[in-house]
Amino acid sequence: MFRPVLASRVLRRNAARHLVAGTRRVSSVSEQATEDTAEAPVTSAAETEDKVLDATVPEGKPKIVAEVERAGGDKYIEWERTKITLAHLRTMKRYRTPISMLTAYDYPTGLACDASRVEIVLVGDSLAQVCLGYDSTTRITLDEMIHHCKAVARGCKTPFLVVDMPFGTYHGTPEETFHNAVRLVREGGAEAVKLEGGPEIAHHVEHLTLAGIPVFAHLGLMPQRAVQLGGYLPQARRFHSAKRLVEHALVMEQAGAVAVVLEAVPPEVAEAATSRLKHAFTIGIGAGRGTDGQVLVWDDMLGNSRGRKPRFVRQFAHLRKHVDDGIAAYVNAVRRRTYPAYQTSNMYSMDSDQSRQLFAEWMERTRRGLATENATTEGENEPSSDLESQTGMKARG
Ligand SMILES: Nc1nc(=O)c2c([nH]1)NC[C@@H]1CN(c3ccc(C(=O)N[C@@H](CCC(=O)O)C(=O)O)cc3)CN21
Ligand SMILES: CC(C)C(=O)C(=O)O
Repeated sequence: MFRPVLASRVLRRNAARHLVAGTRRVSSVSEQATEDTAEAPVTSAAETEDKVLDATVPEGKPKIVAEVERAGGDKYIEWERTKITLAHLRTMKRYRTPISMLTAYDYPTGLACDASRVEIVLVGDSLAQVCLGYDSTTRITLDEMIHHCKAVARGCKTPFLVVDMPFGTYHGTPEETFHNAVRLVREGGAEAVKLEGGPEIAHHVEHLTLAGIPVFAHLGLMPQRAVQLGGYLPQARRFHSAKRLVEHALVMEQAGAVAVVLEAVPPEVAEAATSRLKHAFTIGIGAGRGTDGQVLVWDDMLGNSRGRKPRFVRQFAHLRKHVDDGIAAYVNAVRRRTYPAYQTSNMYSMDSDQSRQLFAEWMERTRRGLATENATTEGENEPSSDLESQTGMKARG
């Protein structure tokens, strides 16, 4: 419960620096006017106009420390950046504070998510296409997913960590599914697993849930079924398929799913599913603003991917341009010998003036091809090459 106390400048500054935040929806999604576009300009993370309405004495977990009103009238809750748990996520749903989820694929992307205010990190099987160059997510193996999940988990301690169960690893018996999920949790370090599908996999969701592994369900466009769907096509656009999507979401919740990812469905359908679910929160991708949270692929969101992007993608940065420009500048500097610069601070020096002197003299003596000379005044018994030191062989010459 919110218990208002004094809203101070100090708190406001702290809130900006240390706390997680999301936007509290105040109007229904369909009432909101502006539309996101794929070509929208880079969006700044800094929202400096926020006003703290009231700070709250934290009660239990999560520690809500402030209720903030944004310039436009929206509200969101703020709390200390501590380990995100399902309790945090359910609280965010309750306070209508949007949940941010982002994919990560390795240690550095995991670290970056950890240092951010992202609540959920997904080791998505999109890594098959994004990181490994496969043409489909159906190519990736359980071992490959575990390999990447481990790396993400090493860097990402604070957000809630979810991993995709790859194609074919949750279609045998529920016991086999559990065995595979356990590997993702035990070896990979995941806290929850995500499965694409509806009622046909509900018994797997139930089995995992009863065994203590939280499950995210994934409905709408299911990339592992792209061949069957005839491509990466939007779903639930007709009356019957829209109705079915809402029903499937409810079935997944009944089976124990803690969350439902809704991909490439009309906003009103995603909003309907969100409103009907009592416990599970929804995370949308190409599903409008009516879901409890949003997810995007790392490389899409940061402008690091090449080729055509799904229409729901917004680039919040342009990494690829930075990468391309950086590589071009490096090659240019090498060609022009401006890298490395002639500076003692970025080079290794000879260990003494004497060594430098002896070396210069030796170079002078052997200048005209007199390399046969073997009379050195110092270090005569030292190996003269790495090869020699390792093998005891005498270098020829
Ligand atoms: N980089 C990346 N981003 C993703 O969001 C993503 C992946 N990879 N790989 C796994 C799945 C595949 N996803 C996709 C892929 C393509 C479209 C897409 O291009 N959709 C078209 C409509 C379909 C068509 O015309 O073929 C669109 O206009 O959005 C959508 C989702 C989402 N996932
Ligand atoms: C796009 C998200 C939802 C996903 O499933 C993935 O990254 O594989």
